[in-house]
Amino acid sequence: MIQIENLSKRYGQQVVLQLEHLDIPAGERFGLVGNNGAGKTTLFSLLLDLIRADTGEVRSKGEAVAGHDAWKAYTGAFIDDSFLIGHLTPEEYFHFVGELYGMNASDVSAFLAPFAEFFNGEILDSGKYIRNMSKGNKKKVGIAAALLGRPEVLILDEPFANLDPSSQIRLKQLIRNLPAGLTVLISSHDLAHVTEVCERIVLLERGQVVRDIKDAPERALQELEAYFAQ
Ligand SMILES: Nc1ncnc2c1ncn2[C@@H]1O[C@H](COP(=O)(O)OP(=O)(O)OP(=O)(O)O)[C@@H](O)[C@H]1O
Repeated sequence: MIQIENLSKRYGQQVVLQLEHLDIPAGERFGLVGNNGAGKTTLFSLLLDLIRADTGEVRSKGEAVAGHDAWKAYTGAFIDDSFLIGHLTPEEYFHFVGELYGMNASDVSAFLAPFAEFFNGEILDSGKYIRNMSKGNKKKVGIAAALLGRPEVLILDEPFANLDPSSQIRLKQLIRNLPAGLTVLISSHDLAHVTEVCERIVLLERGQVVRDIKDAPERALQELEAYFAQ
């Protein structure tokens, strides 16, 4: 689904990302971990053509992401608050995004119904503008909106951060219940959560892949804890 070839990004003299080759097959649940500044958000920003690579490219369904639009129709993402529109209420925002995907008001309401528990009564009908919502509630709006177009690829940067424990648990359930064919890329500092919901974990250190652990969530957690305890 997604191929990365010879991808690098530099800021000044500092190379912050250098990936020779990474292949993310369709339907994979891909977790990305690494210490602060390891390059996780940089990688996701390159996957979404938000920044320019210095070398190499990201391809989605065989087509370069940079400079092309086809991937946008089937890729949902939430990286940070810049994806939101602060002067709208969550309902207005969901309807705005839904319209982009040809959904009418009742389609959007039906789509949001399974999010009721995750929203915990604080998102819909709150009468608040998104800009006035808490960090965790903004994140809930962004995650739900990323799924609105029923994407084939979902990219979430640190989705568990700022969520209360109940919401983290509900988000894990939500991710587990996503359609089987959906390719999901999640970055996280929460090793237990990310190994629970992802079958593959890539560990970045100073912009390079230092571990690529597949099909072994329990071993992944042990291996990652041992790595970060060093
Ligand atoms: N616009 C920028 N200008 C200069 N340096 C940048 C810029 N954006 C990112 N960097 C640097 O790139 C490196 C990787 O940052 P990135 O945000 O990708 O890390 P991260 O793994 O997401 O970190 P965190 O876990 O703290 O969110 C860091 O050293 C960061 O300071």
